[in-house]
Amino acid sequence: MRKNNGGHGGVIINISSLAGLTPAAYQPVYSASKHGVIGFTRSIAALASIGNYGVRINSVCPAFVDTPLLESIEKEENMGELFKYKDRIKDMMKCYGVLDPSLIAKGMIDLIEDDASNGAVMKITTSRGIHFEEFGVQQKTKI
Ligand SMILES: NC(=O)C1=CN([C@@H]2O[C@H](COP(=O)(O)OP(=O)(O)OC[C@H]3O[C@@H](n4cnc5c(N)ncnc54)[C@H](O)[C@@H]3O)[C@@H](O)[C@H]2O)C=CC1
Ligand SMILES: CC/C=C\C[C@H](O)[C@H](O)/C=C/C=C/C=C\C=C\C(=O)C/C=C\CCC(=O)O
Repeated sequence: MRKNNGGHGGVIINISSLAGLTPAAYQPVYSASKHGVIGFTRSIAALASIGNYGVRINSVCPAFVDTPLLESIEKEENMGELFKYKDRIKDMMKCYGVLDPSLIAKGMIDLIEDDASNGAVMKITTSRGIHFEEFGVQQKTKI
């Protein structure tokens, strides 16, 4: 895919979660993995820029989305010892709302079409729609 490796360039979108930016008390391992997705995305995006890969790498962090994944909280074999907190997760869904998957698709198309986006961390919530996490200035510079 890399232009400097015989490829044609392109765009990669890694799927993180809002749980990759905030603590998620009832999903600690999931949250850790999603924090990792963001760190990896931003790091490889910086490398792609420095190395002139012609590839842009961005990430998307939705809040709760209406997909079969949300049904996993109803199964004790998925939740393990955190199963006892399932009603608290459901309360969070009621509080924050559940997004339609079409809004995630729109956010991803925006990232594909925006030639300037690289290392972006897009957040999607019912309250604010599509918006971006802002990081410190020093983290945006090429070092
Ligand atoms: N649904 C939600 O509330 C949110 C989901 N996400 C993330 O969005 C992504 C997609 O999740 P959903 O569509 O909600 O889940 P989903 O459970 O509805 O769909 C996941 C899909 O991945 C496939 N899959 C699972 N393991 C695989 C493997 N090893 N190789 C290939 N395919 C595999 C499954 O067959 C399924 O089609 C996930 O990374 C999830 O963490 C992020 C934020 C919110
Ligand atoms: C076991 C639960 C199953 C799946 C969870 C989902 O996969 C998903 O990844 C988890 C989402 C967690 C979301 C947590 C908080 C959501 C908060 C809001 O929607 C809004 C709050 C603040 C917005 C602030 C901002 O936009 O910066």
